[in-house]
Amino acid sequence: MNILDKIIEHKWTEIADRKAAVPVEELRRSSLYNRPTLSFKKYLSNPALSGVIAEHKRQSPSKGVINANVDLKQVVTGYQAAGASACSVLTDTKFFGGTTEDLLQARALIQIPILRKDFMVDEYQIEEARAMGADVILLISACLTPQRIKELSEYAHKLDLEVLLEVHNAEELEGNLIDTVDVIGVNNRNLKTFDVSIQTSIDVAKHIPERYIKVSESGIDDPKTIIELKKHGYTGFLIGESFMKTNDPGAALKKLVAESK
Ligand SMILES: O=C(O)c1ccccc1NCC(=O)[C@H](O)[C@H](O)COP(=O)(O)O
Repeated sequence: MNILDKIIEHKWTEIADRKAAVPVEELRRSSLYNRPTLSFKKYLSNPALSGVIAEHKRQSPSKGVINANVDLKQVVTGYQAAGASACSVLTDTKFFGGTTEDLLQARALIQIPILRKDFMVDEYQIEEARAMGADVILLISACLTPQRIKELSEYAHKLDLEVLLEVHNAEELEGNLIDTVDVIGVNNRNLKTFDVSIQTSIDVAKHIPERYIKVSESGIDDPKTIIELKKHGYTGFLIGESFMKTNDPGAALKKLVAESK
């Protein structure tokens, strides 16, 4: 069983527990549930912003603890001040040390779109994302059929949430180039081996139709990589670890952006 299989297996147990603890009707009564959402696509297309989706990430299966003493307020306000186009907040607890509370806190502190970074397999999690104050959800092609991607992305749109579809290769795009997918992300991290190769983004770029904003995800830590990815049509960059391992993630983002112009 690879790490993605393990995470998804655990997700189903977690979802059953969460549904029992907080019925969907209660989520729909929460104060953030009906807030006007921010368009991820619009922010990613704004040339005044960096194109970086800056991630709040305490730990990961591949790297273990990245930053144990993280101050969420410093991180997310620092990201926004440094020109992040959006913020990604991990809400998975078992594997990434994130929480619902992290996203709620981030929502209260920043005014750019927030990606609920989790492993979404059930409509209930989309309802949760809405109630947390997220603007966009992640759907991972490697763990969903095209039919489920259609259903979940349509559900997200009904709740005014946008959808970032994550793929690892051209095959995972098949059947998924649909109107309810807003942005396509190519993950450079092989989830079986944890190897990271920017070549993955370069190889998949030519298979993504022009109409989609392209995001390169994982393992980006230097300006040269961003400059190279831009040549292949990438305008979005999902970056976590290289910022989070520093004492000042916002300053690290500012430096990377300045050096990759
Ligand atoms: O980061 C991991 O180890 C990981 C393992 C299994 C599934 C997903 C994983 N990461 C999720 C991500 O997509 C990254 O957090 C994101 O792309 C940022 O990557 P990085 O800049 O390398 O922290």
